[in-house]
Amino acid sequence: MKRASIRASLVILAAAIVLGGVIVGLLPSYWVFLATSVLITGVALQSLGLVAGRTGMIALCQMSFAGVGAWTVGYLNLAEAPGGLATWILLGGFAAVPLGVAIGLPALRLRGINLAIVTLSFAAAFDVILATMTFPGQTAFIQVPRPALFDSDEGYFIFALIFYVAIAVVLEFLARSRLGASWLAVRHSERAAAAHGVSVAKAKLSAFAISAFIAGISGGLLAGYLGTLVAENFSMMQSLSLYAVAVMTGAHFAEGAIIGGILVVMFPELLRRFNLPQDLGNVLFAVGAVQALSTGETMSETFRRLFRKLARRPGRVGGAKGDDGGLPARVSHPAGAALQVDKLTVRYGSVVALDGVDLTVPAGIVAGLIGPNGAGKSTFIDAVSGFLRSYEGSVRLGGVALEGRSAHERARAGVRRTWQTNRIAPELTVGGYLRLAAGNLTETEVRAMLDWLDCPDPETPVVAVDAGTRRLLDVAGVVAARPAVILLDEPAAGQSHEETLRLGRRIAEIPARFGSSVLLVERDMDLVRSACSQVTVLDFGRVIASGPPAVVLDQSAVKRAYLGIEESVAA
Ligand SMILES: Nc1ncnc2c1ncn2[C@@H]1O[C@H](COP(=O)(O)OP(=O)(O)OP(=O)(O)O)[C@@H](O)[C@H]1O
Repeated sequence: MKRASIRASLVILAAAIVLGGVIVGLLPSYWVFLATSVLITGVALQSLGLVAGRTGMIALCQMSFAGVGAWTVGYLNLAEAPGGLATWILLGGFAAVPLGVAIGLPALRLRGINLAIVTLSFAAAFDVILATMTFPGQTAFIQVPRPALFDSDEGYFIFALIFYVAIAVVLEFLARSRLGASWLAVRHSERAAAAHGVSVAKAKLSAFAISAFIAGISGGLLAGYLGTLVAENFSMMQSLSLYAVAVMTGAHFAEGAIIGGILVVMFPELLRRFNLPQDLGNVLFAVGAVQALSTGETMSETFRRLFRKLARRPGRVGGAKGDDGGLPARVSHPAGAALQVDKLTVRYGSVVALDGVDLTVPAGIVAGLIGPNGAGKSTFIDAVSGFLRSYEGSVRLGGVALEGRSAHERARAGVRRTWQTNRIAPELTVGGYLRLAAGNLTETEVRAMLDWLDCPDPETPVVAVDAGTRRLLDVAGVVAARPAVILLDEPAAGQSHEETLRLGRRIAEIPARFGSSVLLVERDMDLVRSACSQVTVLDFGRVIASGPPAVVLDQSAVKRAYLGIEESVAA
């Protein structure tokens, strides 16, 4: 992953040197001046790309954060603070962070249009505040001085380019870190992210905080670019149009932010030259954003797809290698009951989904939980993993009660689960997902783990992986994390008979090889027979049988409840 980040950073750096050289060396001063504006807008778009593109939150007040950064730079200039513009710009970024966190707080509870309204209201309130006050130095025309080395238009272009490249490189590293993966995971499914031990609150607040910091920097850069500022530079309309451009171009990609910057700066320039109304630009941006939302593909993604198509190499897909060397080391968990559930009762209104269920998973085994449709199996997993608001009874992990702990706290304590539906963020790579799910794994461990479950190569984008294999990847993630207890929710769905048998063998190996105990919810009886040493049968939310599979599956009550159809067909 680090290697991929370094590679991407070198590409950004090389592109910046070549393009920067061409712009400064060949273009007239006026175009260099415009190119600087492209970079500063690009920085503002980088900030939006993080919060909206990566984390999927609608933030319509980005220029307000930029305004705070610019105001801080103006104030530090008037106060003749030490350090010069570069330091003031960074301080402007930091000044925007508390505001970013404050705006991020509603995002912990709100999503979609509701969050959009909150952030837009903030931008509107900021407009009112700016209307009643002036920027420091505005009335006295006190200019923000540029650093001596970067005083000319060409020099300031390089100054802005350094900031843009530095931010792009940091974002590349962040994107491939666990924090970056957690942003994507939260965007795709907050529940699945929490099941990996990701704190959704931390992921959202960190995205808002870092995004506000970057937006603050763009405001500071603008202060040095224009010298003096007016409120219109940071209006609500500016934030709205920036959001539309970010959605259209895919501002979470380094090139997307620059393409967006070019559109924002060059479009008004073109419209002016052709004597067309300036509002036309905003209309086109809005149309572009709607197009990107309806096709689900931003401009950057289109370019990347086409580029990948041109440069396609045959993808190496992992097969059963029969060589398990390099797998993550076994983790020892305490002996005794790994998971003990007593008198678990769950009600959905008048429906009693679970009714006083007792179930114990001893350490070091694979236990099965079966039952007909609607018996309460998924509800059981939801309750144990912390995804239900309330239940009666108790859930203990290694003797420690889990009541009062949230889903991500339970995941960190050692209960991990998979899902019946696909909840893996398609923007991740297979290896990136494994790292999100299992934390720090070496390159060898990632490859060995993927091979062990017949998953594709780590560099494969999740979006290119079929549904059945994504389930295996989901299993690989929780197994690689080696928690005390793994809850597998129908992992064989979508697998062929052969694949199911192979999966059964792998699941049976988990306790000895990785140290985790497993509770397997499954419909496929062959899989249950081959993998489980104990099985519990639920019917209408109650335990009707429990014991070794050979004994339990032979009981007439179980056949009636669970295999009734097969019995009648046989008759
Ligand atoms: N969110 C909900 N609101 C109301 N009732 C629910 C809800 N979720 C589940 N139920 C009901 O609770 C009972 C148990 O459902 P659950 O999904 O846990 O069963 P299951 O054994 O996992 O079924 P399946 O094998 O079909 O997934 C069913 O009667 C179901 O209709």
